[in-house]
Amino acid sequence: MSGPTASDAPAGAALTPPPEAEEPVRHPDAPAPGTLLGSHYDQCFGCGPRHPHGLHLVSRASDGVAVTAELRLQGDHQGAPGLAHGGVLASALDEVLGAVNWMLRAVAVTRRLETDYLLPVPVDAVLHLSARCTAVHRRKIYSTAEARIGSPQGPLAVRADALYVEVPMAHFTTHGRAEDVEAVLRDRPGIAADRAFEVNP
Ligand SMILES: CCCCCCCCCCCCCC(=O)SCCNC(=O)CCNC(=O)[C@H](O)C(C)(C)COP(=O)(O)OP(=O)(O)OC[C@H]1O[C@@H](n2cnc3c(N)ncnc32)[C@H](O)[C@@H]1OP(=O)(O)O
Repeated sequence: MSGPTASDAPAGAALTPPPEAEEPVRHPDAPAPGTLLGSHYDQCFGCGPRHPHGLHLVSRASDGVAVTAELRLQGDHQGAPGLAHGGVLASALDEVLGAVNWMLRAVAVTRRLETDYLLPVPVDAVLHLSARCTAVHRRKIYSTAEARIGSPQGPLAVRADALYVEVPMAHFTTHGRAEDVEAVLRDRPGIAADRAFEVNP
């Protein structure tokens, strides 16, 4: 039996943008600072309003290529008694990092997500999440995020760096479970246009 080896890691897997990467440019049609960004899919674990156990995060456009959101942690989010589970925190950061791609009008998926857990996070805390894009290189979008306890200036509990890769809409229609893809295309036929993406599946 053979498992993954170091050679399976793609070249350039680092989260450091290459020297030829460019400064991110806020899309001219990006939502104005302060605008609440809708959910990209109502069953999304991170932002879907109809997900029964989801995080129900609502991201807000910031200046530049950046967003913020707040997450009120609850008992359902525990790992250790009374403390948030690290995977829940990573999910929340992945969600806001993904929402940053809206500011570029890019449809992209997470390729790499690296988290640093700096402080334990009690459940019942409100986590203030912020994420911003730092660089773009062809299809690659490099971003960074942080989660602070209690206020946007509160103690830094978790930080993350991530690489997203832009994909065509066919990524979802090809790989997604057929019944869910069919349902969303039936119920929201303009799902791509809803977010005003340029989509050429
Ligand atoms: C109906 C539909 C509705 C949908 C609406 C929802 C929209 C929003 C959804 C939001 C969801 C929320 C978020 C979620 O939850 S996303 C869910 C979690 N993520 C995934 O499922 C992604 C799984 N991975 C993949 O599908 C593929 O690996 C992807 C598509 C990412 C790349 O495979 P692909 O074969 O396409 O591309 P490529 O391998 O040629 O690479 C492309 C470029 O990237 C470079 N590269 C690759 N790896 C690395 C690395 N580690 N470090 C540095 N660079 C790396 C590579 O060199 C190349 O660069 P360049 O050489 O061109 O410069």
